[in-house]
Amino acid sequence: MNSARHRLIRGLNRLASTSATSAAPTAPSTAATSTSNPSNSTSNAVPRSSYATATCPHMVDMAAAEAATINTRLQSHQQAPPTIKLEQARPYSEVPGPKPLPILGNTWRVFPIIGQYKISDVAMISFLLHEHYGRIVRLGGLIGRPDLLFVYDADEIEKVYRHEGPTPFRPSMPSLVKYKSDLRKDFFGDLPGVVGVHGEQWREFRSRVQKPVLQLSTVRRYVTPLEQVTEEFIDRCNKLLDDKQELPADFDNEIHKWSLECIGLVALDARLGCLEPNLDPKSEPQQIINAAKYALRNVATLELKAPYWRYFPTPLWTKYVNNMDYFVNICMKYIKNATNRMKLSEGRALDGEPSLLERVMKSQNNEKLAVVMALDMILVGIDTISMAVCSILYQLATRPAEQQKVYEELRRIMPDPKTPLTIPLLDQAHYLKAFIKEVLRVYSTVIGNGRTLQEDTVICGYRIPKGVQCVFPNLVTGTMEEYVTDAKTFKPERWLKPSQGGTGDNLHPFASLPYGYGARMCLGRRFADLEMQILLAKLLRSYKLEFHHDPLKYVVTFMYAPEGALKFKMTPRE
Ligand code: HEM
Repeated sequence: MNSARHRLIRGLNRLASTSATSAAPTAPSTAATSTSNPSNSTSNAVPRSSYATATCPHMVDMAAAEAATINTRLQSHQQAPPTIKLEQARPYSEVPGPKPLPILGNTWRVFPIIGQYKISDVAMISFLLHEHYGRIVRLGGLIGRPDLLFVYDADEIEKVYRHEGPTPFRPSMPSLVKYKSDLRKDFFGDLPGVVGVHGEQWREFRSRVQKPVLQLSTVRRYVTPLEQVTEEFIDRCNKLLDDKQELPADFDNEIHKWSLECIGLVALDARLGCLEPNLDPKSEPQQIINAAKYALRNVATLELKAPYWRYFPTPLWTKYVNNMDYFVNICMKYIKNATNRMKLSEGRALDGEPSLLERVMKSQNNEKLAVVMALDMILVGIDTISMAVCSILYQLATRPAEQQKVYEELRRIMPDPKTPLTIPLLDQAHYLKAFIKEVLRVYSTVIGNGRTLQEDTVICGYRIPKGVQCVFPNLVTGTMEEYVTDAKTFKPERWLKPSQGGTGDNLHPFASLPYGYGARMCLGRRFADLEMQILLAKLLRSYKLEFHHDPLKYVVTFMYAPEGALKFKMTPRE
């Protein structure tokens, strides 16, 4: 155990003596008692058609996954939690958790010097809260925000997701909410997008863009353009190698540029030029790179620490607003260019199948909507994917046996490394996809998802009031033995079918949900999968990755990823 962990444990031990309630890992027992019918776990579920207002294509996956859970429960004789009525539930005040200090609440705990926790410790806090208090933990008394309720029970998480209603509320990014709904209300108006937007406005926007974004034919259209971007990226990597064949210490910045270039293609129908060598610091691509780097990372500081910006414009808040304004202007500029091109070509597709933007413009004929969609995709689609790629490459470089399996699979499906990629070809890369899923299970880039309860709800036997923010910590639940067989072992095979060499391990489908769930599930999931698969297929078919430095520690900046120099050694394969 390192000293940070000791420090946190000491902190939590101190908290234990002042806790509002005692640690109660198994309390209340009602939630874990048996029912005779394992399928009862879903008996309460609202029928899918009624809660997923905008149909979610991933529901198909979920149906299979659900069948798997039921199997799991049958096999392990685990029982689904019974539903207890609100009036029978234990009061919210009894939910275990660290006691807030008078006036300071619990916010002091994330103050850099006097608090025990730093933002980078968030992942560890999440583990420790579970270790110390059990499967439901209340973190109350936070200045300027509602209580956080950590739920570590996959059955209960399933229940909350399945009852989330037609307009699920994800308690994310209050700073963006303020920017969109208050500061720049005139611009965003009635169609403010999906990120940081809730209720009917969210539903209206999502239902207008969901179909074109998630349609397989849209995604398929990007295979070749994304492959080109990726080839340029790999060329650039080659040029960056030092005399030891190692990539530079700031290689994460290069991955960032690759993901920015990919998102520019998808959301703005444009090549931004971020992969150009020797960018002038004043050039537009460099400005975009700087702004993108800043956009999400500062949100963590703004939101996880005491949010004084809510009451007066702090310097960080002013910087955030300027950065957001810059992005809005960039999106407007590129969308205008794209719509002008479309007008010139009289609505005909410019390049074979219509692009995402062409589809959205054709069905909605609303330039502002396209700008806001692009802005949302850029805001959440850069850091997520680049941090996931950093993590996946690090895992591949430090797991030579698994990397070899990925390579052999790729060599089998692409005997000639120059074979152009297609969806049917990528579909055969089962082990590669399983490897990605396993990294996202064990090192979940987005450490947790969440929902604000829209009505009083019983969770783990407690009556949780409307308005409480539930946190579902993927990173913890994805590595809990009760939900995943041999959970601490990194084993991509667990995701494969038996016919593909799968281990048949149990996997609770709500334990590891890297893209969330339901009507609000990640809108860019298909693009994210495609971009990661293309990058890994191109890179690993032709190069071997190694890492010959001290192991890196995973920390949370905003995402969960290895911190430090990703100086991979990159050697060509014959
Ligand atoms: C590995 C990469 C990614 C991960 C792990 C990830 C994860 C997530 C998660 C957990 C959510 C919340 C879902 C929920 O509330 O149930 C989300 C939402 C979202 N994601 Fe992603 N994401 C990734 C990449 C992307 C990309 C590349 C894009 C854009 C092209 C994108 C666009 C979005 C949008 C727009 C939302 C908001 C959806 C809504 O609230 O309706 N994501 N993502």
